[in-house]
Amino acid sequence: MEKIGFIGYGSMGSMIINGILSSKVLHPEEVIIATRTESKLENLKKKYPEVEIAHKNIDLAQKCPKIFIFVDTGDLKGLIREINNFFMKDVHIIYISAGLSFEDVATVFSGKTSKVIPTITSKVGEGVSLVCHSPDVNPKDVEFVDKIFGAIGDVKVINEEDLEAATNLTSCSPAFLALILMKFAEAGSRISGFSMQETEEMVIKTFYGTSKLLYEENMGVEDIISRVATPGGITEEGLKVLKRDLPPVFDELFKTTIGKHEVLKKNSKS
Ligand SMILES: NC(=O)C1=CN([C@@H]2O[C@H](COP(=O)(O)OP(=O)(O)OC[C@H]3O[C@@H](n4cnc5c(N)ncnc54)[C@H](OP(=O)(O)O)[C@@H]3O)[C@@H](O)[C@H]2O)C=CC1
Ligand SMILES: O=C(O)[C@@H]1CCC=N1
Repeated sequence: MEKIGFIGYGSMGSMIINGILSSKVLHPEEVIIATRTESKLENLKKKYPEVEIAHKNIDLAQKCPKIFIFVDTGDLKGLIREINNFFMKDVHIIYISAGLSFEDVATVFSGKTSKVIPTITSKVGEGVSLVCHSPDVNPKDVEFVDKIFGAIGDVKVINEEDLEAATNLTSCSPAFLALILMKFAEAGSRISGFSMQETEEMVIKTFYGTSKLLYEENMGVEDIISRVATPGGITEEGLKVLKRDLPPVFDELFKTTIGKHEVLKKNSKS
């Protein structure tokens, strides 16, 4: 029986696979998984006994017209080389390794390829998965990827040239935003009698409420700013500091992370 294959059950793989199964977009009996450390699959196997575990990547490759690969960037090309001779005809590979371009992957695999940049926020069914397709991917394949990642959040299909900037905005950003909240809380704690725990709680609850205003109340960013910043008041002064100091910080962040993509690309040429 043909199945949908998944290789790699680490941080991203486990989140995506559990999200897909709990959303019921795929039934457990349609799924086959292979990963290097099989003991990590114990809980999944208990919850979904119908999921098939492949003990070898090549066993999975032989059964699957569609294979999701969730291994780390440095392991992807080696893995494809290992299973290349066992793929089904017209197989469609979907990988998530940041920093690996289609051109790079084409050095080891010449078939249909899609690249997805997932986000940790899919753990709660929110956020945006970025998707690029190689030219030979057909509309049915596009629909399939859309259906799978649409089950755990939004999907945005983009051109590969924009992927690096977009990765910052959707996939790295949960880490960036969490750090911004922490630094904000730290500064509040430094100039007050509040502990770090107290200021973090204040900031996180406010961040959650702000997200709700944006999403549930449909308020725009400018709208929130104008409702909070009383003319001649305190917020206005704080906004001046942020408007002056933040743009160079974010310009530097984009420059540095895009530079890192180049390093990853160079390292994956082997
Ligand atoms: N973390 C994030 O927010 C995001 C990550 N990504 C990309 O996702 C990719 C994976 O990241 P992440 O999930 O954090 O990495 P992890 O190291 O947590 O997971 C990789 C998984 O692949 C398994 N694996 C490695 N090699 C093989 C192999 N040859 N055969 C079978 N299984 C194998 C590993 O096994 P073992 O358990 O034995 O180590 C592990 O389970 C990265 O390339 C990253 O760029 C993209 C967007 C967001
Ligand atoms: O930090 C990384 O390299 C991965 C890719 C995007 C988010 N996490």
